[in-house]
Amino acid sequence: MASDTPLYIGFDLSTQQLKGLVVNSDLKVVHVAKFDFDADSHGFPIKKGVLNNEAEHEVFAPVALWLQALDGVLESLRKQGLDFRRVKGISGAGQQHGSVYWGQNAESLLRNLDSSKSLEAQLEGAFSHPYSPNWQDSSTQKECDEFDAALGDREHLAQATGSKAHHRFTGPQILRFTRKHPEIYEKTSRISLVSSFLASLFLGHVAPFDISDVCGMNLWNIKKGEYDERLIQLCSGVFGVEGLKQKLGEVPEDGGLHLGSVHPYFVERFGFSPDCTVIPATGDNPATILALPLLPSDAMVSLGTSTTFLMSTPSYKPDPATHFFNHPTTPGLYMFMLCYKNGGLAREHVRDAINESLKDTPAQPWANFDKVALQTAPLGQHNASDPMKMGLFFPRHEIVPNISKGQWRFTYDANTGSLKETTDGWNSPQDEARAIIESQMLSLRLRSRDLTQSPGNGLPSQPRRVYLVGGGSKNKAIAKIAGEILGGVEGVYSLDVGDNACALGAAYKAVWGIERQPDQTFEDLIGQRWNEDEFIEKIADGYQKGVFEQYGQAVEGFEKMELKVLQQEADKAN
Ligand SMILES: Nc1ncnc2c1ncn2[C@@H]1O[C@H](COP(=O)(O)OP(=O)(O)O)[C@@H](O)[C@H]1O
Ligand SMILES: O=C(CO)[C@@H](O)[C@H](O)COP(=O)(O)O
Repeated sequence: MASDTPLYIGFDLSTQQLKGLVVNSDLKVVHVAKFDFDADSHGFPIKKGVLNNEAEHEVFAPVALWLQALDGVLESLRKQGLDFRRVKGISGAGQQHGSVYWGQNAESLLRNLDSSKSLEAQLEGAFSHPYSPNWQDSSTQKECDEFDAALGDREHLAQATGSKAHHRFTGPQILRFTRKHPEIYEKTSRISLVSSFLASLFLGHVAPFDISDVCGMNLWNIKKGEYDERLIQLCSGVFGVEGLKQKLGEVPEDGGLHLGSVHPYFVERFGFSPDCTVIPATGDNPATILALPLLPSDAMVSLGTSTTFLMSTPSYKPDPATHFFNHPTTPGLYMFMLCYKNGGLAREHVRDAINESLKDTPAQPWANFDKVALQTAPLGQHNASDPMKMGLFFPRHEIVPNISKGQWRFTYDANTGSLKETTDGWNSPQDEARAIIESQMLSLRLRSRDLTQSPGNGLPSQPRRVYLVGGGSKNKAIAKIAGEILGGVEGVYSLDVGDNACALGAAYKAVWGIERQPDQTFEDLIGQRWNEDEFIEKIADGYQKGVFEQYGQAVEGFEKMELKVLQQEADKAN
């Protein structure tokens, strides 16, 4: 390809790393750079990208860490030989719900960025608060109760904002912030989401929220297309409503909007073209559904730090157990999501316990986990009359369902419907490799079953395809078990970009934002340029008659098990 054709960068500012991925107009990846927060940063006592205050169930990340990471990723792209002059558009994806608190001098520091200094060196003082509450935080139960009550109950809040109140959602987090740090809140000039924070750095002024990511705040009324006044009133606490609205700012509807050109800092320091345009950055999950032309009958499972289940759908059917967001590019479509806190890190606990029990840490740390998971029979049943083994594995307070940390193991007899909490018959930790994957996938199947349809030929309701993305999508054992449980009449696929789907979706958003014809949808533009044979790979079978139905019975037991644990937890609390 000619050396002056356009390039686009998508950034992914996730929990454990920042990635920058460069594509050309044919959607092909030409560069990828990564800054791993734990491994590559210096000066921050973080673990897995975050800090914890256990006493208050707080989880948060230092904002300056992300500045250091952006400096690092841009340097690394330069070292790879990226010709920044060719970059026509930049977009991004941010871990959802996190908020950044800008100080009074933020706009002036952003406007006057000096290209002889790093971002970290000159923006450290731009924040009224040095930390961003992280999506793993669970310090806001009181505020969540107030949010649910503000519109009557959680059903009404879900109807209005797409979700019931959640600990991590930005509205409850801001309300808690007004109470814990009233003097800092007063001194805060603007509040960004992680996505709009990223866009702000490139623009050199505070960028507006993205139309999809704003739905992760419990403040945006999705059907009305505006902030919900009752929720803004609640969220502003003892401070004024107008003050909060000013801190939050406007929310443009167009996900492909040209926000402006990159700040001269990037032109002088890296050689960007002065007309390189910034397109709104969105949440990491909304960006993930942009990594391919996703059909409403398809499902994506993102196996990152969190596990998320994503679908693009024209129907808005909010429910307190799930999430709906505006689609990041296409008005009239929505993103359906389930989000689990105990995803990758919970699987790592089992992986480490297995390696420890075998006194073996292989070069590929997942090798023993995978082997054991594949050797174990579905649900630990050696024959059909054995009870099914199932469990819940939550090293952290879980979101779906809202249960504090702990581990529970059960057996379930599908013939009699009898469920017993017991470790009898369990060979731990070996049996837990398959059991934790099954537990996560059964929960997805349980909660997404109303959104799937029969693909015809008398087959049971299931997705057409299941796409796996995120760090865990490299794992073939997980892919095999995902196909057995979730089905997928055409199979289980992974993207050629491996665990970079989210950054890829952000880069495609930039391509669409810059190259679209008037009124051309994202699906149309990406669909036309998409090369299925090159971009995706079938990694496991989906629907398999017999085992899919066996797991159908297990879903019934799984639902009972969750209800039992929820009841036990409620009894303990009373
Ligand atoms: N081969 C593998 N098998 C299972 N999980 C993996 C494998 N490689 C990486 N992971 C998981 O991927 C997670 C990171 O996923 P990633 O999507 O890169 O993270 P983020 O949440 O920061 O977006 C890690 O927590 C790790 O457990
Ligand atoms: O809270 C959510 C979604 O509601 C998480 O999915 C975050 O968006 C972080 O994602 P990863 O770092 O795991 O990609």
